Amino acid sequence: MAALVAERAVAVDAVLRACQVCQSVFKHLVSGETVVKADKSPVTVADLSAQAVVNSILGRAFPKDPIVGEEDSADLQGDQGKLLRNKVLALTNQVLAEPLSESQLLAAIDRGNYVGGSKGRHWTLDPIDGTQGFIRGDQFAVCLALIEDGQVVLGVMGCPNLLVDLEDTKGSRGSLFIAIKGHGAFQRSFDATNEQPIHVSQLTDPTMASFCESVMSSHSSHSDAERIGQLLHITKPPLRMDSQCKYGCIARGDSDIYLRLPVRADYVEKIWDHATGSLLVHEAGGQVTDIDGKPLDFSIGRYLSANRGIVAANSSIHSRVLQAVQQALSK
Ligand SMILES: Nc1ncnc2c1ncn2[C@@H]1O[C@H](COP(=O)(O)OS(=O)(=O)O)[C@@H](OP(=O)(O)O)[C@H]1O
Ligand SMILES: [Mg+2]
Ligand SMILES: [Mg+2]
Ligand SMILES: [Mg+2]
Repeated sequence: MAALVAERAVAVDAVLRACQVCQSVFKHLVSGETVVKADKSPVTVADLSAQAVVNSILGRAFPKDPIVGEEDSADLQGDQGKLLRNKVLALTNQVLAEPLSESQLLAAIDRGNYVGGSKGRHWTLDPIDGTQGFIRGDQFAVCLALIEDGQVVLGVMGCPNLLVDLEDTKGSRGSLFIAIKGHGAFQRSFDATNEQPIHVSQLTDPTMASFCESVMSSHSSHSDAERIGQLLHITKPPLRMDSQCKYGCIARGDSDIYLRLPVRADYVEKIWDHATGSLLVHEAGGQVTDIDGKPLDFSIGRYLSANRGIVAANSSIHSRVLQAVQQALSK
């Protein structure tokens, strides 16, 4: 019997419902609904509703499990937050079997305030990863992972705009990825229940590889990636997309290398930006480390404070890629 049966089913349900919220907001998105947070990243009613949906489903199924979520209810509080609060409440209740009251909504979002750490189990949620991609109508992902004693053991990722088969550009969009530690990685289409096992590319010659990289050069240096590409004699153009969909594309072999190359020395990656994606690549047969070759450490808290950047690739080429990364960045 596969592990974490109940957790897997609940996580899949929660992620698919959160994706429904995001798609519904996108259809009706008006710029007035975008709030600019102190860190300048746009956060929309969709981020907050998606977090409320996932957290309340998790809260009902696993009331003892804490959650490390990206968002909080600050923008929804008091008179100032009333308009946004009403919108988020209406949206959230559209997809939940049991509707929430206002106070339950705020409590559900703030269930995501857990500090994380190395003991016991907790979930981590990015209600919309790739917010910029979401706003543009490009790639974004709802990413949920379960962490036990500092190890990611379950990851579920919903990518509403991602083609199920990247080659079949007229085919259906909406890819759901599932990974369980020690049990492999799987993909299914949003509109079907049958899952297929997925594997990283079988490539052994790095010169034939392609990069899957961030759209925003402020999130990962494009110029450093270009230098690394030259060192590896890579000629294929990079596949650029927002969000952890990049990890999904590496996990199913669409592309071979995902690099996140620090642009600023002071930026520390957050656990919800990498927990689901890194387990997917690992379970699909790939390797994920930071740029120093260290495994990602999810046991410290909300941040990957022990790591710098990300290098994900299939296991045959990972060490060669890492070498090139280090050579390029030492200059
Ligand atoms: N300076 C900097 N460096 C590295 N990472 C950063 C930086 N600023 C933001 N972020 C985080 O990037 C998350 C989105 O990453 P992406 O890979 O999707 O970026 S991109 O859209 O492809 O460019 C994004 O996640 P979301 O906020 O969930 O969209 C941020 O957590
Ligand atoms: Mg954000
Ligand atoms: Mg994110
Ligand atoms: Mg986010």
